[in-house]
Amino acid sequence: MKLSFTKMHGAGNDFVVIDATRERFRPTPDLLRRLGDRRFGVGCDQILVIEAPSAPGIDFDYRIFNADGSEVGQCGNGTRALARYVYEQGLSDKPRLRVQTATATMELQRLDNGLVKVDMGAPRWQPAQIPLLLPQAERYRIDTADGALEFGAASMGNPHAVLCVADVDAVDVEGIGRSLQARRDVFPQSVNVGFLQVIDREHGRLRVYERGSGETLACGSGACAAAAVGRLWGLFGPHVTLSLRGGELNLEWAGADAPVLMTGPAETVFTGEIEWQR
Ligand SMILES: N[C@H](CCC[C@H](N)C(=O)O)C(=O)O
Repeated sequence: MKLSFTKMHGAGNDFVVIDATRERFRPTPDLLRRLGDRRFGVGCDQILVIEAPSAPGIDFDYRIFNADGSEVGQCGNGTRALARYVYEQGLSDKPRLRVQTATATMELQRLDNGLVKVDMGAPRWQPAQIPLLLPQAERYRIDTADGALEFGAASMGNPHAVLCVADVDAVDVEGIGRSLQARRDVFPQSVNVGFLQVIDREHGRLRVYERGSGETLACGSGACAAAAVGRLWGLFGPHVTLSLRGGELNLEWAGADAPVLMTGPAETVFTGEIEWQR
């Protein structure tokens, strides 16, 4: 049977979007991997499944699968793509939408300039199963084959480690990303690894080696985590623009338990169909 999908991206982080608002969609791991495969399938970083709400006060539920088929609870760039899809398809005309994932509830707002602003909720600091270096700054250090690595750790509904580096173009993103993801003693559910180059208090550059997808051109939740760690470490003010390889994201965080607000683009690229067996 044929499965219809919409190909989208948010700052180059690309998605296969499945509209399951009218009919349940229960994908097999093989189908998910095929949708994610850039050679044998469609190709994307994440598969986003938009569903009718399962709780009052929620406009849409939203399931997120990485290209390797793993299901996760947060995708910041994907939330903006969901908003664009919902408005383009006329599934809602509300200026603000509340969406729910397995681990987070987010409110999003369509802006007049076509961008989407998302309340990503407050950063949750990782439980200290990692030896704290300086407890008050959420700064951690672990020893690896590459030597000691220092990083901040925050959850946006999914786990992030943030390393500050002098030049994002000169860092072994895959090598260090994989070595941190392999440390299941520190990150039991693996981790998204962000590499942050601070330019000044309002600007930075970021690359992210994502859990389940490898390096992506942008990571929305990773940008939120980097903005929060940077502010916690006194490197950023409350507003920061992060340049990622696929585009720019704007982050606002007032600190403490305030939500991180992320503003950025979302584009529709094409629609298609793919044969699949239930
Ligand atoms: N790889 C992430 C999910 C996608 C996050 C990213 N694409 C975003 O925009 O937040 C994880 O396993 O938690």
